Amino acid sequence: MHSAMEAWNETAAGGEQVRDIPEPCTVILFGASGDLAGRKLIPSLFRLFQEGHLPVEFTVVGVSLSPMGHEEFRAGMRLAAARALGADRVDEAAWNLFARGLYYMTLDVSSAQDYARLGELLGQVEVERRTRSNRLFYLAVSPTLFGEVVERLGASGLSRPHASGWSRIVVEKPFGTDLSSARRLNTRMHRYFDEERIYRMDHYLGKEMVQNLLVLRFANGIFEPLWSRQYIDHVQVTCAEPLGVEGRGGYYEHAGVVRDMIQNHVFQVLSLIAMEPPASLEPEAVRDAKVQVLETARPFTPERIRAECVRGQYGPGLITGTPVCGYRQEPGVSPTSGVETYAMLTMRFDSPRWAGVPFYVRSGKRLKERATEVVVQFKEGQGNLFGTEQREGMSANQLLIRIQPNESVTLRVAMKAPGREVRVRDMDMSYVYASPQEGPPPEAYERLLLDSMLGVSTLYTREDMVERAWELVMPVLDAWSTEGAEPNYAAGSWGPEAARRLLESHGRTWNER
Ligand SMILES: NC(=O)C1=CN([C@@H]2O[C@H](COP(=O)(O)OP(=O)(O)OC[C@H]3O[C@@H](n4cnc5c(N)ncnc54)[C@H](OP(=O)(O)O)[C@@H]3O)[C@@H](O)[C@H]2O)C=CC1
Ligand SMILES: O=C1O[C@H](COP(=O)(O)O)[C@@H](O)[C@H](O)[C@H]1O
Repeated sequence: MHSAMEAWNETAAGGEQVRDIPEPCTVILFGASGDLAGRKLIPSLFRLFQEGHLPVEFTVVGVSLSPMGHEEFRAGMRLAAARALGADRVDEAAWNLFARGLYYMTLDVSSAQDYARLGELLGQVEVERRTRSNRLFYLAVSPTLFGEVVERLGASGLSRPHASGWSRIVVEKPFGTDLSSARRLNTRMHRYFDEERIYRMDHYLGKEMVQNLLVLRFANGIFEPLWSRQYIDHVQVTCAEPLGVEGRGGYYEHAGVVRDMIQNHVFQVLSLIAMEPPASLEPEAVRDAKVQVLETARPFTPERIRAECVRGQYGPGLITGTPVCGYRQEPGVSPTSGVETYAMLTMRFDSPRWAGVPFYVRSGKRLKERATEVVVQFKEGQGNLFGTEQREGMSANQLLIRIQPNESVTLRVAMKAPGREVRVRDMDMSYVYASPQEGPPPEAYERLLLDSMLGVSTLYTREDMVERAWELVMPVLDAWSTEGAEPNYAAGSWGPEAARRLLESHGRTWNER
Protein backbone atom coordinates (compact mmCIF):
# COMPACT_ATOMS: atom_id res chain seq x y z
CA MET A 1 0.00 0.00 0.00
CA HIS A 2 1.27 3.41 -0.95
CA SER A 3 2.04 5.48 2.13
CA ALA A 4 0.58 8.93 2.59
CA MET A 5 4.07 10.32 2.95
CA GLU A 6 5.20 8.94 -0.37
CA ALA A 7 2.08 10.24 -2.07
CA TRP A 8 2.58 13.71 -0.69
CA ASN A 9 6.31 13.82 -1.31
CA GLU A 10 5.96 12.82 -4.89
CA THR A 11 3.55 15.64 -5.53
CA ALA A 12 5.52 18.12 -3.48
CA ALA A 13 8.56 17.23 -5.56
CA GLY A 14 6.55 17.88 -8.69
CA GLY A 15 6.66 14.18 -9.50
CA GLU A 16 3.07 13.77 -10.72
CA GLN A 17 4.23 11.12 -13.18
CA VAL A 18 5.64 8.86 -10.45
CA ARG A 19 2.43 8.71 -8.36
CA ASP A 20 0.94 5.28 -7.76
CA ILE A 21 -2.01 3.96 -9.64
CA PRO A 22 -4.78 2.84 -7.28
CA GLU A 23 -5.87 -0.79 -7.18
CA PRO A 24 -8.76 -1.49 -9.56
CA CYS A 25 -11.89 -0.20 -7.90
CA THR A 26 -15.49 0.82 -8.51
CA VAL A 27 -16.83 4.30 -7.82
CA ILE A 28 -20.52 4.12 -6.98
CA LEU A 29 -21.63 7.59 -7.96
CA PHE A 30 -24.86 8.70 -6.25
CA GLY A 31 -26.27 11.66 -8.19
CA ALA A 32 -24.85 10.44 -11.50
CA SER A 33 -27.37 12.41 -13.57
CA GLY A 34 -26.70 15.62 -11.63
CA ASP A 35 -24.76 18.79 -12.36
CA LEU A 36 -21.63 17.99 -10.36
CA ALA A 37 -21.26 14.50 -11.84
CA GLY A 38 -21.45 15.78 -15.41
CA ARG A 39 -19.47 18.98 -14.97
CA LYS A 40 -16.69 17.85 -12.67
CA LEU A 41 -16.65 14.23 -11.50
CA ILE A 42 -16.87 12.21 -14.71
CA PRO A 43 -14.61 14.63 -16.65
CA SER A 44 -12.02 14.44 -13.83
CA LEU A 45 -12.17 10.65 -13.67
CA PHE A 46 -11.81 10.48 -17.42
CA ARG A 47 -8.78 12.81 -17.41
CA LEU A 48 -7.13 10.66 -14.75
CA PHE A 49 -7.85 7.56 -16.85
CA GLN A 50 -6.67 9.16 -20.08
CA GLU A 51 -3.43 10.22 -18.48
CA GLY A 52 -2.71 6.77 -17.10
CA HIS A 53 -3.42 7.45 -13.43
CA LEU A 54 -6.21 4.86 -13.23
CA PRO A 55 -6.05 1.16 -14.00
CA VAL A 56 -7.74 -0.09 -17.14
CA GLU A 57 -10.27 -2.04 -15.02
CA PHE A 58 -11.47 1.20 -13.39
CA THR A 59 -15.27 1.17 -13.12
CA VAL A 60 -18.06 3.64 -12.32
CA VAL A 61 -21.57 2.61 -11.39
CA GLY A 62 -23.72 5.72 -11.67
CA VAL A 63 -26.97 5.77 -9.70
CA SER A 64 -29.78 8.32 -9.60
CA LEU A 65 -33.52 8.58 -10.01
CA SER A 66 -33.74 9.10 -13.78
CA PRO A 67 -34.54 5.94 -15.71
CA MET A 68 -31.67 5.27 -18.11
CA GLY A 69 -29.71 2.36 -19.55
CA HIS A 70 -25.92 1.92 -19.53
CA GLU A 71 -25.57 3.13 -23.14
CA GLU A 72 -27.61 6.25 -22.56
CA PHE A 73 -25.53 7.04 -19.50
CA ARG A 74 -22.30 6.53 -21.46
CA ALA A 75 -23.51 8.81 -24.28
CA GLY A 76 -24.58 11.50 -21.79
CA MET A 77 -21.25 11.38 -19.99
CA ARG A 78 -19.37 11.56 -23.31
CA LEU A 79 -21.13 14.84 -24.08
CA ALA A 80 -20.54 16.09 -20.54
CA ALA A 81 -16.81 15.30 -20.74
CA ALA A 82 -16.50 17.08 -24.08
CA ARG A 83 -18.32 20.10 -22.70
CA ALA A 84 -16.21 20.25 -19.56
CA LEU A 85 -12.79 19.50 -21.05
CA GLY A 86 -13.18 20.71 -24.63
CA ALA A 87 -13.90 18.20 -27.40
CA ASP A 88 -10.27 18.18 -28.55
CA ARG A 89 -9.08 17.00 -25.11
CA VAL A 90 -11.20 13.85 -25.20
CA ASP A 91 -9.23 11.17 -27.00
CA GLU A 92 -11.66 8.86 -28.79
CA ALA A 93 -9.79 5.61 -28.10
CA ALA A 94 -9.27 6.49 -24.44
CA TRP A 95 -12.93 7.43 -24.07
CA ASN A 96 -14.10 4.14 -25.58
CA LEU A 97 -11.94 2.21 -23.16
CA PHE A 98 -13.11 4.34 -20.22
CA ALA A 99 -16.78 4.08 -21.27
CA ARG A 100 -16.66 0.29 -21.15
CA GLY A 101 -16.34 0.69 -17.40
CA LEU A 102 -19.38 3.01 -17.05
CA TYR A 103 -22.59 1.41 -15.78
CA TYR A 104 -25.87 2.92 -14.66
CA MET A 105 -28.68 1.92 -12.38
CA THR A 106 -31.90 3.72 -11.50
CA LEU A 107 -32.06 3.90 -7.73
CA ASP A 108 -34.20 5.76 -5.26
CA VAL A 109 -32.07 6.52 -2.23
CA SER A 110 -34.99 5.69 0.07
CA SER A 111 -35.74 2.24 -1.36
CA ALA A 112 -34.27 -0.74 0.51
CA GLN A 113 -34.89 -3.01 -2.50
CA ASP A 114 -32.85 -0.70 -4.69
CA TYR A 115 -29.79 -1.18 -2.46
CA ALA A 116 -30.24 -4.94 -2.68
CA ARG A 117 -30.29 -4.59 -6.48
CA LEU A 118 -27.24 -2.35 -6.30
CA GLY A 119 -25.39 -5.04 -4.35
CA GLU A 120 -26.22 -7.58 -7.03
CA LEU A 121 -25.16 -5.27 -9.82
CA LEU A 122 -21.85 -4.54 -8.09
CA GLY A 123 -21.20 -8.28 -7.78
CA GLN A 124 -21.85 -8.81 -11.49
CA VAL A 125 -19.84 -5.81 -12.58
CA GLU A 126 -16.86 -6.83 -10.47
CA VAL A 127 -16.84 -10.25 -12.13
CA GLU A 128 -17.23 -8.72 -15.58
CA ARG A 129 -14.45 -6.18 -14.97
CA ARG A 130 -12.30 -8.68 -13.08
CA THR A 131 -11.83 -6.27 -10.19
CA ARG A 132 -11.68 -6.94 -6.50
CA SER A 133 -14.49 -5.47 -4.41
CA ASN A 134 -12.79 -2.13 -3.75
CA ARG A 135 -15.71 0.26 -3.50
CA LEU A 136 -15.81 4.03 -3.24
CA PHE A 137 -19.30 5.38 -2.56
CA TYR A 138 -19.46 8.99 -3.73
CA LEU A 139 -22.42 11.04 -2.46
CA ALA A 140 -23.10 13.75 -5.05
CA VAL A 141 -26.76 14.11 -4.11
CA SER A 142 -28.50 16.82 -2.15
CA PRO A 143 -27.01 17.13 1.36
CA THR A 144 -30.47 16.42 2.75
CA LEU A 145 -30.08 12.85 1.44
CA PHE A 146 -26.58 12.12 2.84
CA GLY A 147 -27.88 10.63 6.10
CA GLU A 148 -30.44 8.45 4.38
CA VAL A 149 -27.93 7.03 1.89
CA VAL A 150 -25.50 6.22 4.69
CA GLU A 151 -28.21 4.47 6.74
CA ARG A 152 -29.29 2.42 3.75
CA LEU A 153 -25.75 1.49 2.81
CA GLY A 154 -25.33 0.34 6.39
CA ALA A 155 -28.61 -1.58 6.58
CA SER A 156 -27.96 -3.34 3.28
CA GLY A 157 -24.47 -4.36 4.37
CA LEU A 158 -22.88 -2.47 1.45
CA SER A 159 -20.94 -0.19 3.80
CA ARG A 160 -18.93 -3.12 5.17
CA PRO A 161 -15.64 -3.84 3.45
CA HIS A 162 -16.04 -6.91 1.31
CA ALA A 163 -13.76 -9.88 2.00
CA SER A 164 -11.77 -9.00 -1.10
CA GLY A 165 -11.46 -5.25 -0.91
CA TRP A 166 -11.97 -1.94 0.82
CA SER A 167 -15.05 0.26 1.19
CA ARG A 168 -14.83 4.05 1.57
CA ILE A 169 -17.25 6.93 1.31
CA VAL A 170 -16.78 10.42 -0.11
CA VAL A 171 -19.30 13.03 1.01
CA GLU A 172 -19.80 16.25 -0.89
CA LYS A 173 -20.21 19.58 0.79
CA PRO A 174 -21.95 21.09 2.65
CA PHE A 175 -21.40 18.75 5.59
CA GLY A 176 -24.37 19.81 7.70
CA THR A 177 -26.07 23.16 7.75
CA ASP A 178 -25.05 24.07 11.29
CA LEU A 179 -23.13 22.59 14.21
CA SER A 180 -25.84 20.26 15.44
CA SER A 181 -26.71 18.86 12.00
CA ALA A 182 -23.00 18.28 11.28
CA ARG A 183 -22.65 16.44 14.59
CA ARG A 184 -25.72 14.34 13.83
CA LEU A 185 -24.39 13.45 10.40
CA ASN A 186 -21.00 12.50 11.84
CA THR A 187 -22.71 10.24 14.38
CA ARG A 188 -24.82 8.60 11.68
CA MET A 189 -21.84 8.03 9.44
CA HIS A 190 -19.73 6.55 12.22
CA ARG A 191 -22.33 3.85 12.79
CA TYR A 192 -21.29 2.31 9.49
CA PHE A 193 -17.97 3.85 8.46
CA ASP A 194 -14.88 4.41 10.65
CA GLU A 195 -13.37 7.87 10.38
CA GLU A 196 -10.48 6.51 8.25
CA ARG A 197 -12.99 5.43 5.62
CA ILE A 198 -14.82 8.78 5.47
CA TYR A 199 -13.59 11.38 2.98
CA ARG A 200 -15.30 14.76 3.42
CA MET A 201 -14.84 16.71 0.23
CA ASP A 202 -13.69 20.32 0.11
CA HIS A 203 -12.57 20.88 -3.43
CA TYR A 204 -10.47 23.92 -2.43
CA LEU A 205 -7.98 21.53 -0.86
CA GLY A 206 -7.37 20.01 -4.29
CA LYS A 207 -6.44 23.33 -5.87
CA GLU A 208 -2.78 23.46 -6.81
CA MET A 209 -2.05 26.71 -5.03
CA VAL A 210 -3.81 25.60 -1.85
CA GLN A 211 -1.53 22.55 -1.79
CA ASN A 212 1.34 24.90 -2.51
CA LEU A 213 0.67 26.78 0.74
CA LEU A 214 2.28 23.95 2.70
CA VAL A 215 5.28 23.87 0.41
CA LEU A 216 5.66 27.63 0.41
CA ARG A 217 5.54 27.85 4.19
CA PHE A 218 7.55 24.82 5.17
CA ALA A 219 9.94 24.06 2.32
CA ASN A 220 11.41 27.59 2.32
CA GLY A 221 13.73 28.52 5.12
CA ILE A 222 13.05 32.23 4.69
CA PHE A 223 9.34 32.42 5.47
CA GLU A 224 8.82 30.47 8.68
CA PRO A 225 10.99 32.76 10.86
CA LEU A 226 8.96 35.75 9.63
CA TRP A 227 5.57 34.04 9.98
CA SER A 228 4.34 35.63 13.21
CA ARG A 229 3.14 38.75 14.96
CA GLN A 230 6.71 39.99 15.11
CA TYR A 231 6.84 40.66 11.36
CA ILE A 232 3.29 40.32 10.04
CA ASP A 233 0.86 43.22 10.34
CA HIS A 234 -2.24 41.42 9.08
CA VAL A 235 -3.47 38.81 6.62
CA GLN A 236 -6.28 39.01 4.07
CA VAL A 237 -8.04 35.96 2.62
CA THR A 238 -10.37 36.74 -0.28
CA CYS A 239 -12.63 34.40 -2.29
CA ALA A 240 -14.39 36.73 -4.71
CA GLU A 241 -16.66 35.58 -7.51
CA PRO A 242 -18.33 37.61 -10.28
CA LEU A 243 -20.81 34.72 -10.62
CA GLY A 244 -24.23 35.02 -9.04
CA VAL A 245 -26.18 32.06 -7.72
CA GLU A 246 -26.35 30.49 -11.21
CA GLY A 247 -29.76 28.87 -10.98
CA ARG A 248 -29.08 27.58 -7.45
CA GLY A 249 -31.30 30.20 -5.79
CA GLY A 250 -33.34 27.54 -3.98
CA TYR A 251 -30.22 26.09 -2.37
CA TYR A 252 -28.64 29.47 -1.68
CA GLU A 253 -31.71 30.75 0.15
CA HIS A 254 -30.97 28.16 2.85
CA ALA A 255 -27.23 28.61 2.70
CA GLY A 256 -25.81 32.12 2.20
CA VAL A 257 -22.15 32.81 1.79
CA VAL A 258 -21.07 31.87 5.32
CA ARG A 259 -22.36 28.31 4.89
CA ASP A 260 -21.52 28.08 1.20
CA MET A 261 -17.93 29.37 1.26
CA ILE A 262 -16.62 30.63 4.59
CA GLN A 263 -17.25 27.69 6.95
CA ASN A 264 -15.51 25.37 4.50
CA HIS A 265 -13.31 26.70 1.68
CA VAL A 266 -12.20 29.94 3.34
CA PHE A 267 -11.46 28.27 6.69
CA GLN A 268 -9.41 25.59 4.94
CA VAL A 269 -7.19 28.21 3.33
CA LEU A 270 -7.06 30.22 6.55
CA SER A 271 -5.98 27.24 8.64
CA LEU A 272 -3.16 26.36 6.23
CA ILE A 273 -1.88 29.93 6.46
CA ALA A 274 -2.18 30.26 10.22
CA MET A 275 -1.37 26.76 11.52
CA GLU A 276 1.76 25.82 13.42
CA PRO A 277 4.22 23.61 11.53
CA PRO A 278 2.78 20.09 11.56
CA ALA A 279 4.82 17.34 13.21
CA SER A 280 5.11 15.63 9.81
CA LEU A 281 3.34 15.54 6.49
CA GLU A 282 1.33 12.48 7.45
CA PRO A 283 -2.41 13.12 6.97
CA GLU A 284 -3.20 13.09 10.69
CA ALA A 285 -0.35 15.46 11.57
CA VAL A 286 -1.42 18.04 8.99
CA ARG A 287 -5.07 17.68 10.00
CA ASP A 288 -4.16 18.02 13.68
CA ALA A 289 -2.31 21.28 13.00
CA LYS A 290 -5.25 22.70 11.07
CA VAL A 291 -7.76 21.95 13.82
CA GLN A 292 -5.42 23.18 16.53
CA VAL A 293 -5.17 26.64 14.99
CA LEU A 294 -8.95 26.88 14.72
CA GLU A 295 -9.09 25.92 18.39
CA THR A 296 -7.16 29.11 19.15
CA ALA A 297 -9.53 31.30 17.09
CA ARG A 298 -11.26 33.88 19.25
CA PRO A 299 -15.02 33.21 19.41
CA PHE A 300 -17.36 35.74 17.89
CA THR A 301 -19.30 37.71 20.51
CA PRO A 302 -22.21 40.04 19.63
CA GLU A 303 -19.82 42.99 20.08
CA ARG A 304 -17.19 41.48 17.77
CA ILE A 305 -19.83 40.69 15.17
CA ARG A 306 -21.06 44.28 15.22
CA ALA A 307 -17.62 45.85 15.21
CA GLU A 308 -15.54 43.46 13.12
CA CYS A 309 -17.84 41.68 10.66
CA VAL A 310 -19.75 42.92 7.63
CA ARG A 311 -22.42 41.23 5.59
CA GLY A 312 -24.01 42.20 2.33
CA GLN A 313 -26.34 41.27 -0.44
CA TYR A 314 -25.91 42.24 -4.09
CA GLY A 315 -28.29 44.53 -5.83
CA PRO A 316 -28.49 45.01 -9.61
CA GLY A 317 -25.33 46.14 -11.34
CA LEU A 318 -22.91 45.49 -14.17
CA ILE A 319 -20.62 42.49 -14.58
CA THR A 320 -18.02 43.19 -17.25
CA GLY A 321 -20.35 45.75 -18.77
CA THR A 322 -23.44 43.53 -18.83
CA PRO A 323 -26.41 44.44 -16.63
CA VAL A 324 -27.32 41.74 -14.11
CA CYS A 325 -30.15 41.51 -11.63
CA GLY A 326 -29.91 41.76 -7.88
CA TYR A 327 -30.02 38.68 -5.63
CA ARG A 328 -33.69 39.23 -4.76
CA GLN A 329 -34.60 39.05 -8.45
CA GLU A 330 -32.81 35.71 -9.04
CA PRO A 331 -35.02 32.67 -9.82
CA GLY A 332 -35.89 30.73 -6.68
CA VAL A 333 -35.08 33.68 -4.39
CA SER A 334 -37.62 35.50 -2.25
CA PRO A 335 -38.12 39.15 -3.31
CA THR A 336 -37.62 40.10 0.34
CA SER A 337 -34.75 37.66 1.02
CA GLY A 338 -32.41 38.56 3.86
CA VAL A 339 -29.75 36.00 2.89
CA GLU A 340 -26.19 37.29 2.76
CA THR A 341 -24.24 36.96 -0.50
CA TYR A 342 -21.18 38.71 0.96
CA ALA A 343 -19.49 38.30 4.32
CA MET A 344 -16.33 39.64 5.85
CA LEU A 345 -15.13 38.36 9.22
CA THR A 346 -12.19 39.53 11.27
CA MET A 347 -10.58 36.41 12.69
CA ARG A 348 -8.20 36.63 15.64
CA PHE A 349 -6.07 33.82 17.01
CA ASP A 350 -5.19 33.95 20.69
CA SER A 351 -1.82 32.27 20.39
CA PRO A 352 1.75 33.45 21.00
CA ARG A 353 2.32 33.44 17.24
CA TRP A 354 -0.69 35.52 16.24
CA ALA A 355 -1.69 37.71 19.20
CA GLY A 356 -2.74 41.10 17.81
CA VAL A 357 -2.65 40.07 14.12
CA PRO A 358 -6.07 40.31 12.45
CA PHE A 359 -6.96 37.90 9.66
CA TYR A 360 -9.57 39.58 7.47
CA VAL A 361 -11.49 36.96 5.51
CA ARG A 362 -14.18 37.73 2.95
CA SER A 363 -16.15 36.05 0.24
CA GLY A 364 -18.93 37.22 -2.01
CA LYS A 365 -20.97 36.62 -5.12
CA ARG A 366 -21.23 39.13 -7.97
CA LEU A 367 -18.05 40.89 -7.00
CA LYS A 368 -15.87 42.81 -9.40
CA GLU A 369 -13.58 39.97 -10.40
CA ARG A 370 -12.74 36.36 -9.77
CA ALA A 371 -9.98 36.39 -7.22
CA THR A 372 -9.09 33.84 -4.59
CA GLU A 373 -5.99 35.03 -2.84
CA VAL A 374 -4.09 35.43 0.38
CA VAL A 375 -2.26 38.65 1.18
CA VAL A 376 0.35 38.48 3.93
CA GLN A 377 1.08 42.08 4.80
CA PHE A 378 4.39 42.52 6.61
CA LYS A 379 5.10 45.34 9.04
CA GLU A 380 7.11 48.39 8.05
CA GLY A 381 10.83 47.81 8.49
CA GLN A 382 12.06 49.28 11.75
CA GLY A 383 14.68 51.99 11.81
CA ASN A 384 14.33 52.59 8.11
CA LEU A 385 17.45 54.39 6.92
CA PHE A 386 15.64 56.02 4.06
CA GLY A 387 13.81 59.30 4.56
CA THR A 388 10.14 59.84 3.69
CA GLU A 389 11.12 61.72 0.55
CA GLN A 390 13.20 58.84 -0.71
CA ARG A 391 10.55 56.30 0.20
CA GLU A 392 7.84 57.87 -1.91
CA GLY A 393 5.98 55.07 -3.76
CA MET A 394 7.24 52.41 -1.37
CA SER A 395 5.07 50.30 0.91
CA ALA A 396 5.78 47.55 3.40
CA ASN A 397 6.65 44.09 2.07
CA GLN A 398 3.76 41.96 0.98
CA LEU A 399 3.42 38.35 -0.05
CA LEU A 400 0.53 37.79 -2.43
CA ILE A 401 -0.52 34.20 -3.00
CA ARG A 402 -2.92 34.04 -5.89
CA ILE A 403 -4.88 30.81 -5.67
CA GLN A 404 -7.00 31.42 -8.75
CA PRO A 405 -7.14 32.43 -11.48
CA ASN A 406 -3.60 33.09 -12.79
CA GLU A 407 -1.97 31.11 -9.99
CA SER A 408 1.12 32.92 -8.77
CA VAL A 409 3.18 34.00 -5.79
CA THR A 410 4.41 37.58 -5.67
CA LEU A 411 6.73 39.12 -3.13
CA ARG A 412 6.67 42.90 -3.02
CA VAL A 413 10.06 44.32 -2.10
CA ALA A 414 11.66 47.76 -2.09
CA MET A 415 14.22 48.51 -4.79
CA LYS A 416 16.16 51.54 -5.88
CA ALA A 417 14.54 53.28 -8.82
CA PRO A 418 17.14 53.60 -11.60
CA GLY A 419 18.74 57.07 -11.66
CA ARG A 420 21.35 59.24 -9.96
CA GLU A 421 19.25 59.94 -6.94
CA VAL A 422 18.37 57.38 -4.32
CA ARG A 423 14.65 56.79 -4.63
CA VAL A 424 13.06 53.67 -3.29
CA ARG A 425 10.04 52.08 -4.88
CA ASP A 426 8.10 48.83 -4.81
CA MET A 427 8.97 46.01 -7.13
CA ASP A 428 7.12 42.71 -7.51
CA MET A 429 9.07 39.46 -7.75
CA SER A 430 6.63 36.92 -9.14
CA TYR A 431 6.48 33.23 -9.76
CA VAL A 432 3.67 32.53 -12.21
CA TYR A 433 2.52 29.00 -11.70
CA ALA A 434 1.53 27.68 -15.14
CA SER A 435 2.97 28.97 -18.38
CA PRO A 436 0.58 29.27 -21.35
CA GLN A 437 2.32 26.21 -22.85
CA GLU A 438 1.68 24.07 -19.78
CA GLY A 439 -2.00 24.95 -19.74
CA PRO A 440 -4.07 25.34 -16.61
CA PRO A 441 -3.27 23.29 -13.49
CA PRO A 442 -5.22 20.04 -13.01
CA GLU A 443 -8.80 20.26 -11.86
CA ALA A 444 -8.98 20.02 -8.07
CA TYR A 445 -11.34 17.04 -8.28
CA GLU A 446 -8.72 15.01 -10.15
CA ARG A 447 -6.24 15.14 -7.31
CA LEU A 448 -8.89 14.55 -4.65
CA LEU A 449 -10.58 11.65 -6.43
CA LEU A 450 -7.25 9.97 -6.96
CA ASP A 451 -6.31 10.46 -3.30
CA SER A 452 -9.54 8.86 -2.11
CA MET A 453 -8.81 5.82 -4.28
CA LEU A 454 -5.24 5.67 -2.98
CA GLY A 455 -6.45 5.98 0.60
CA VAL A 456 -4.70 9.31 1.22
CA SER A 457 -6.85 11.58 3.36
CA THR A 458 -4.57 14.62 3.92
CA LEU A 459 -6.64 16.81 1.62
CA TYR A 460 -9.98 15.74 3.06
CA THR A 461 -11.68 17.35 6.04
CA ARG A 462 -11.65 15.50 9.33
CA GLU A 463 -14.65 15.28 11.63
CA ASP A 464 -13.22 17.65 14.27
CA MET A 465 -12.30 20.30 11.69
CA VAL A 466 -15.84 20.36 10.29
CA GLU A 467 -17.31 20.70 13.75
CA ARG A 468 -14.87 23.36 14.91
CA ALA A 469 -15.51 25.40 11.77
CA TRP A 470 -19.25 25.25 12.40
CA GLU A 471 -18.73 26.14 16.05
CA LEU A 472 -16.87 29.30 15.02
CA VAL A 473 -19.44 30.57 12.54
CA MET A 474 -22.56 29.70 14.55
CA PRO A 475 -22.69 32.97 16.55
CA VAL A 476 -22.40 34.91 13.30
CA LEU A 477 -25.14 32.89 11.62
CA ASP A 478 -27.37 33.23 14.68
CA ALA A 479 -26.84 36.97 14.95
CA TRP A 480 -27.42 37.54 11.26
CA SER A 481 -30.49 35.32 11.07
CA THR A 482 -32.49 37.54 13.37
CA GLU A 483 -32.12 40.53 11.08
CA GLY A 484 -31.79 39.85 7.36
CA ALA A 485 -29.26 41.39 4.96
CA GLU A 486 -30.37 44.24 2.72
CA PRO A 487 -29.08 44.85 -0.80
CA ASN A 488 -26.07 47.04 0.00
CA TYR A 489 -23.62 46.55 -2.82
CA ALA A 490 -23.97 46.75 -6.57
CA ALA A 491 -23.18 43.66 -8.61
CA GLY A 492 -19.74 44.26 -10.11
CA SER A 493 -18.38 46.20 -7.13
CA TRP A 494 -16.00 44.98 -4.41
CA GLY A 495 -18.81 44.59 -1.89
CA PRO A 496 -20.34 46.76 0.82
CA GLU A 497 -18.72 50.08 1.62
CA ALA A 498 -18.77 49.05 5.28
CA ALA A 499 -16.06 46.45 4.60
CA ARG A 500 -13.79 49.11 3.11
CA ARG A 501 -14.48 51.49 5.99
CA LEU A 502 -13.83 48.76 8.55
CA LEU A 503 -10.34 48.11 7.23
CA GLU A 504 -9.68 51.82 6.91
CA SER A 505 -10.65 52.30 10.54
CA HIS A 506 -7.89 49.78 11.34
CA GLY A 507 -5.46 51.81 9.20
CA ARG A 508 -5.41 49.20 6.40
CA THR A 509 -6.79 48.74 2.89
CA TRP A 510 -8.01 45.79 0.87
CA ASN A 511 -5.88 44.49 -1.92
CA GLU A 512 -8.16 45.46 -4.81
CA ARG A 513 -7.46 46.41 -8.37
N1 LIG B 1 -22.97 21.49 -8.64
C1 LIG B 1 -21.90 22.03 -8.08
O1 LIG B 1 -21.17 22.83 -8.67
C2 LIG B 1 -21.50 21.64 -6.71
C3 LIG B 1 -22.22 20.70 -6.00
N2 LIG B 1 -21.80 20.32 -4.76
C4 LIG B 1 -22.56 19.31 -4.01
O2 LIG B 1 -22.74 18.15 -4.80
C5 LIG B 1 -23.99 17.56 -4.52
C6 LIG B 1 -24.77 17.41 -5.81
O3 LIG B 1 -25.01 18.67 -6.35
P1 LIG B 1 -25.56 18.86 -7.83
O4 LIG B 1 -24.95 17.88 -8.76
O5 LIG B 1 -25.45 20.30 -8.13
O6 LIG B 1 -27.11 18.49 -7.65
P2 LIG B 1 -28.19 18.18 -8.78
O7 LIG B 1 -29.48 18.67 -8.24
O8 LIG B 1 -27.76 18.63 -10.11
O9 LIG B 1 -28.21 16.58 -8.81
C7 LIG B 1 -28.81 15.83 -7.80
C8 LIG B 1 -28.70 14.37 -8.13
O10 LIG B 1 -29.33 13.63 -7.09
C9 LIG B 1 -30.23 12.70 -7.69
N3 LIG B 1 -31.35 12.43 -6.81
C10 LIG B 1 -32.27 13.31 -6.32
N4 LIG B 1 -33.16 12.65 -5.56
C11 LIG B 1 -32.82 11.35 -5.58
C12 LIG B 1 -33.35 10.18 -5.00
N5 LIG B 1 -34.42 10.21 -4.22
N6 LIG B 1 -32.73 9.01 -5.24
C13 LIG B 1 -31.63 8.94 -6.02
N7 LIG B 1 -31.08 10.03 -6.59
C14 LIG B 1 -31.67 11.21 -6.39
C15 LIG B 1 -30.69 13.37 -8.95
O11 LIG B 1 -31.22 12.39 -9.79
P3 LIG B 1 -32.27 12.73 -10.98
O12 LIG B 1 -31.77 14.00 -11.61
O13 LIG B 1 -32.12 11.57 -11.87
O14 LIG B 1 -33.59 12.90 -10.36
C16 LIG B 1 -29.37 13.96 -9.43
O15 LIG B 1 -28.61 12.98 -10.07
C17 LIG B 1 -24.65 18.46 -3.46
O16 LIG B 1 -24.34 17.96 -2.19
C18 LIG B 1 -23.96 19.79 -3.67
O17 LIG B 1 -23.99 20.56 -2.50
C19 LIG B 1 -20.66 20.82 -4.20
C20 LIG B 1 -19.90 21.77 -4.84
C21 LIG B 1 -20.28 22.29 -6.13
O1 LIG C 1 -18.50 25.14 -3.28
C1 LIG C 1 -18.72 26.12 -3.97
O2 LIG C 1 -17.71 26.64 -4.67
C2 LIG C 1 -17.96 27.49 -5.80
C3 LIG C 1 -16.65 28.20 -6.08
O3 LIG C 1 -15.69 27.24 -6.43
P1 LIG C 1 -14.47 27.64 -7.40
O4 LIG C 1 -13.67 26.40 -7.46
O5 LIG C 1 -15.09 28.05 -8.69
O6 LIG C 1 -13.79 28.78 -6.74
C4 LIG C 1 -19.06 28.46 -5.53
O7 LIG C 1 -19.40 29.16 -6.72
C5 LIG C 1 -20.29 27.72 -5.05
O8 LIG C 1 -21.30 28.65 -4.71
C6 LIG C 1 -19.96 26.89 -3.85
O9 LIG C 1 -21.06 26.04 -3.54
